[in-house]
Amino acid sequence: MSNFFEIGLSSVLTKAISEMGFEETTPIQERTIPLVLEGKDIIGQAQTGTGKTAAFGIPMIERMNPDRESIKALVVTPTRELAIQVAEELNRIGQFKDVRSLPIYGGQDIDRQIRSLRNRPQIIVGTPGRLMDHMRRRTIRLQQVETVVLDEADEMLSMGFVEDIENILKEVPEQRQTLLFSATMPKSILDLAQRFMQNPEYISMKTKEIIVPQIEQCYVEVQEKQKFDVLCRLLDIQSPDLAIVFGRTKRRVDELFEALSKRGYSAEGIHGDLTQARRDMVMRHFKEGLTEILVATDVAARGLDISGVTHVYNFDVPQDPESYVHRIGRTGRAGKGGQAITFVTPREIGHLRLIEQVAKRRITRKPLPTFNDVLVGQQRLTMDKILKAAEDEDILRYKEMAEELLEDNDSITLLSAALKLLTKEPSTAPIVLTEEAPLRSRQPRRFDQQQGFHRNRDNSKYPSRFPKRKF
Ligand SMILES: Nc1ncnc2c1ncn2[C@@H]1O[C@H](COP(=O)(O)OP(=O)(O)OP(=O)(O)O)[C@@H](O)[C@H]1O
Ligand SMILES: [Mg+2]
Repeated sequence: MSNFFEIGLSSVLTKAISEMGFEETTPIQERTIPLVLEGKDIIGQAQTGTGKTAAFGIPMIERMNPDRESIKALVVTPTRELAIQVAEELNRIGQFKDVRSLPIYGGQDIDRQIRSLRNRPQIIVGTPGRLMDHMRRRTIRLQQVETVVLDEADEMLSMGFVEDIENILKEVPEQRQTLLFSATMPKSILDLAQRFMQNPEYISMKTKEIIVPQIEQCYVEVQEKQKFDVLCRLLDIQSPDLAIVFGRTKRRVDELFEALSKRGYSAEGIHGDLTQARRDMVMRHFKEGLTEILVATDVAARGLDISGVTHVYNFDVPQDPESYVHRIGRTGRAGKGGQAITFVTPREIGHLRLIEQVAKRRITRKPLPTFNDVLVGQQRLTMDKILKAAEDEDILRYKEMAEELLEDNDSITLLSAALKLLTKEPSTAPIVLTEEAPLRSRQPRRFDQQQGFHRNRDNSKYPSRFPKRKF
């Protein structure tokens, strides 16, 4: 690691970096910044939450001529929320150099975006669909772009997106710098990536584990029908600051956040079928801590950086090991700790083993919490609250009342009654969720080099059931 002030950046950049509170480079930043500054093509792989955005953002903006004559850089992300977040971070990095980034994504009024484009941002951060929309309308011109970044590159080059990316890259000069970043980089994607790059340098962190050690990982083996009660018990026992609960489908997310609300938890849901206004509101509430539990499909699995997320619950086993890595990476960011708990039905144990192989770590089994565990946990919380309140001078106002009560009752009975009233006993309000079928075991696949996607044994495209990723 080195100090940001010693790596020879211009003063406008060091000023911004110090205002952002960064002092030392993270390992991926240390390795990639000099290479990006030289103009090299890079494939950068490093664990979640280790600063990959700044790893490309800092050198890209350092190299950039800040004149406003054209769009100089294009960053492509798989989701709208990530486009917004990356544009914000790039705006912070570029603030004293007058380099501006604009997020361009679906669901937002296109005329408003066209007006914002007139302010001539040097960087566009966009999702593929909306970018192509603007290309067709000729409202963005990419002919002067010098750098293209695919954030979450393996996702962007996966079957659901690769054609869009190819179309976008056709508009960008061949003589450009191409940067690919992700926490996961399956070999097949790595091979495919070469097609879009010139002598890329592959920088991967040589750590054994692809998941940061600060994330504590465990699983519970649970029948589908028990999942919801187990989730509530875990939430009661672990009392997360902020938690993300991942569900497999949109319906699942809707049912789950409504059920949690019914039981008195502060929860909201996010998935791709909601209006953008609703998605924005849900994200804002969660970031501000107004909502404590975000229930989400994989739309929230990649890249999102929300401080205060202490727990991730995989209510449904993720579709593939990469998704596991990204989902649990929403906690344990920038050196902080976090916990990840995966719910596995007995028929899905095989999927867990596959995840362990990719994660190169055994995920420990946790016993199912019982109703009694929760009660004991809540009682302890009440005890702590009472002891804390006892230190507060304000309680003098209640002294006379206490003395009056004690004239006719014994202190143990009174205190027990007060404890019972203050303890939030676990709710047993009946909840029925629609059952999700367990994940089917995966067929062996092979990678079709020419076409750039996986094929099943029967030569059909993989996965035939999911032609496009839609979260
Ligand atoms: N050098 C640094 N010092 C301190 N904090 C940093 C540094 N670099 C980045 N950060 C902060 O660390 C957090 C995670 O960064 P970022 O979102 O770029 O991670 P990432 O590697 O892209 O993760 P993911 O794989 O999940 O997308 C952010 O809040 C960012 O501001
Ligand atoms: Mg990222």
